Amino acid sequence: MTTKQLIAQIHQKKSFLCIGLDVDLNKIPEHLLQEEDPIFAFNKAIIDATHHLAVAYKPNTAFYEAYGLKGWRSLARTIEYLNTNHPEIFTIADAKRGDIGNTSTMYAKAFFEDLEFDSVTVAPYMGKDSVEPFLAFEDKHTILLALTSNQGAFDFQTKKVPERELYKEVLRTSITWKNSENLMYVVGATKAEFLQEIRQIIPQSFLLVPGVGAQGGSLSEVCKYGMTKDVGLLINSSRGIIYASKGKDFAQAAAEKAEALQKAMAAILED
Ligand SMILES: O=C(O)c1cc(=O)[nH]c(=O)n1[C@@H]1O[C@H](COP(=O)(O)O)[C@@H](O)[C@H]1O
Repeated sequence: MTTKQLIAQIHQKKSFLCIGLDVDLNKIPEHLLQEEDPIFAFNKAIIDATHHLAVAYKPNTAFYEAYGLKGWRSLARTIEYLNTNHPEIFTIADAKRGDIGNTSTMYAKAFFEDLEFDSVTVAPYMGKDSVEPFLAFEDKHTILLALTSNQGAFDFQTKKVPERELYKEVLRTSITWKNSENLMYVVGATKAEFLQEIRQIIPQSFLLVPGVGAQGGSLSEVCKYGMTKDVGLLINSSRGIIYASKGKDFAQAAAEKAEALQKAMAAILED
């Protein structure tokens, strides 16, 4: 998917919501456990109830890998369901990969060619030759971890090396890489106060912003400092949406949570 198509979808739906499909079998409604593929059944119901409110879905691959082959199959069925029924939706494999060049090429093939995701999250710390293999894929997007939402972000990412913070070094260096137009960045919603400075380095790039909802980040703060003229934001919420209810009404309850976020986004876009 091109960035233009993503922007068009955002304006059409008045939404820049990304729903995180982080499926934990201990948290889904019990009646689904009788299904042949409970994870896919859960995802399908959530997607059916929310696809008009969201522009992106982000399965975190850990939640699938944890269930071995069965989990990987659920992941493949989920992305196939999305690509077949909602080709306009932007898909993110939250896999946080990155390795020496030839290995990164294999990761890129796995997520872009085999599973046909639009994007994948990548850790930047092995440097240029570990990221450029992902960037070589046309109309696919590499979402580089910049300033993450967790407390541990302060262990390394905000340390000076030696002149500026490490995450700023990542941003400044990554924009010099080949095909850097295919880059997006993760910035945690819990780090909204850093967004002004981040936008000075990457004024237009799309940011994937997790951390609203369960982690306590604020949608309005993120938009105030991070929004561009083309919106430039995908705000992710996982647990805050998909586990709104453990009863038979779980998909409807998820849709209500998603709609509340979408309405807040529409109001910000109209402002
Ligand atoms: O790359 C990510 O998506 C990510 C980066 C980050 O800095 N913080 C973060 O929470 N995430 C992911 O975003 C999702 C957040 O989930 P909730 O806190 O349940 O909304 C999880 O899948 C995390 O792995």
